[in-house]
Amino acid sequence: MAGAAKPIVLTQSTEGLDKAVLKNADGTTAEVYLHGGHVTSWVSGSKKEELLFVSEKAIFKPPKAIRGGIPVCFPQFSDFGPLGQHGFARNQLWAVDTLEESLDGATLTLLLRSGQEELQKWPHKFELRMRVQIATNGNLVVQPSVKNIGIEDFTFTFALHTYFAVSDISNVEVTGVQGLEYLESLVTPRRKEKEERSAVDFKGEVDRIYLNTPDELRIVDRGNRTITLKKTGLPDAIVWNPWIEKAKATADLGDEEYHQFVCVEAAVVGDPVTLQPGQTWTAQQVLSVS
Ligand SMILES: O=P(O)(O)OC[C@H]1O[C@@H](O)[C@H](O)[C@@H](O)[C@@H]1O
Repeated sequence: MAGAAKPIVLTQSTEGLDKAVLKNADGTTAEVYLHGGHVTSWVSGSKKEELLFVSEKAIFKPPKAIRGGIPVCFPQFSDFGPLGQHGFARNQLWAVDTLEESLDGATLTLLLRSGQEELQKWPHKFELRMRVQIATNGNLVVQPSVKNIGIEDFTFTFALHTYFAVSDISNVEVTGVQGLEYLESLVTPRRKEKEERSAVDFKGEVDRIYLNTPDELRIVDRGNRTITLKKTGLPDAIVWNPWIEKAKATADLGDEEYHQFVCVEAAVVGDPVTLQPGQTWTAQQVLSVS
């Protein structure tokens, strides 16, 4: 690999938690915490700016999930099941599975295996992996996989709850949604609607689960940059911004920070995944910036 710097460095953060820093020769970097398997930073060499949002009030202390980056929602998205909101994977301590340094870029795979604590919450034996790669073209490639290592089927929902950093939420639109069905999460029970517009914009709280979305969505930050999210195995997409009242009500989010991010969450929610013993589910999300 070009350059003298080590492409993957495991280190302790100022919070005392283990994290890995992935680097490429072009200056692209990513940071990944073992707590929650969270990717918390992605700086593309071409743009040299932070593309993921992390709250100034984020709590880096297990079992709280980190508010920002890419929290992993497993084995449950939101309240779609009996577990706590978004399942437990984002709160647990993961292990380093493998480190790879190849011509394609630096790659780290983290692993969460069903230990005693996890089995108490959810009685199914699994291995959840997050393969995180900083590609040599500056893209952030994330490949989650789930293996059933038990003796019975299990079913789960899943989301990569990505917080994208934006110049201001009023400049943002998310494209690729026209004609799609979505579940409106701002009403109880959720209501199915059809999206007539070509893009979602933000003039207040937005919380929607778009179903069977195209494999490519764009987060357009007008006058600043466009991030393209390409996905496979993750048919649905949640679009979320809490706006001011919910931001105020969220302890680990600053009152005004809702201006600085949008969540676009590649997910499998509408049609949950069932794995038989020995089966593995894999998905992929590739983020690129222009
Ligand atoms: O505060 P949490 O648990 O991280 O959830 C944040 C948001 O996550 C989104 O995925 C949900 O659609 C929202 O309803 C929820 O408010």
